[in-house]
Amino acid sequence: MQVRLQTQNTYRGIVDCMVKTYRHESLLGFFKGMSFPIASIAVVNSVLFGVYSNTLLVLTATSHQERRAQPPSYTHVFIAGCTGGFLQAYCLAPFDLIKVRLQNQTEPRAQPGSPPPQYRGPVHCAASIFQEEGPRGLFRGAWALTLRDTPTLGIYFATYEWLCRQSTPDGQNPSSATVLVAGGFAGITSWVTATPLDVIKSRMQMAGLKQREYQGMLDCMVSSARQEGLGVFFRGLTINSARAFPVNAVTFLSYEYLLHSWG
Ligand SMILES: C[N+](C)(C)CCCC[C@H](N)C(=O)O
Repeated sequence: MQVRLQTQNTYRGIVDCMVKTYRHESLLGFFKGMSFPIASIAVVNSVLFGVYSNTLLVLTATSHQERRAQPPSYTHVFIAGCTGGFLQAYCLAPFDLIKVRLQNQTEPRAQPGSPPPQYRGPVHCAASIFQEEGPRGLFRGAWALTLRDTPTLGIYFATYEWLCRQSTPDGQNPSSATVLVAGGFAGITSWVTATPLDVIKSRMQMAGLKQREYQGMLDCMVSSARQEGLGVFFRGLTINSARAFPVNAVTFLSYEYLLHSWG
């Protein structure tokens, strides 16, 4: 939904977008482009959390167990988060591009005799982009994605740490409930700050298709704001935040759980 709201101008809001998607494409319309991101979550999150915790290890020279007694500074947490964000962006870029392209296909389900959709599925989509736009085509919008994720993942981990420390007595591990709530709010904070660049990123990824071509990120920002007003930078905010809470609550709970069980 958020991709469609951000890149198309045919919807009046979330409800309108949902109703139209359902009418046109049935329930399946809500799951377009989903199989690939699910497969990519494992890869992308292990890069993100792996780089984050190893950077923190290098910066603070304390292991995870020692860290409860000697908590790392927020600057270190932020830098480690940014490093993780920077590196995961490159793994995420092609997966995210394919998701955005597939989710923007609004054709109804194939009926006999009707022309097939441009992309038949994630693999076909990747192959067509490779053929039509070259190998670099798979990294379209990657810079916008990197700019979106580097600072906002720093914010993500710093918010998480701060919230955990607020509700945990010194030297103790946060409870599962704390981890869930802190993770959820960290996700929301991160998405709120990431949304303006998320809109630009999605539009750059769609360029090169039938949508207009942009000279670069700045051109995309300026022309979007000129044509649609500053509100354009907040498209998809509600839906991103609503999705962010449960997703990131579970993400952090799994992370903490794995760290403890590996000792
Ligand atoms: C940095 N940015 C806000 C884009 C993402 C932050 C959270 C990442 C998580 N995998 C999710 O999908 O919610």
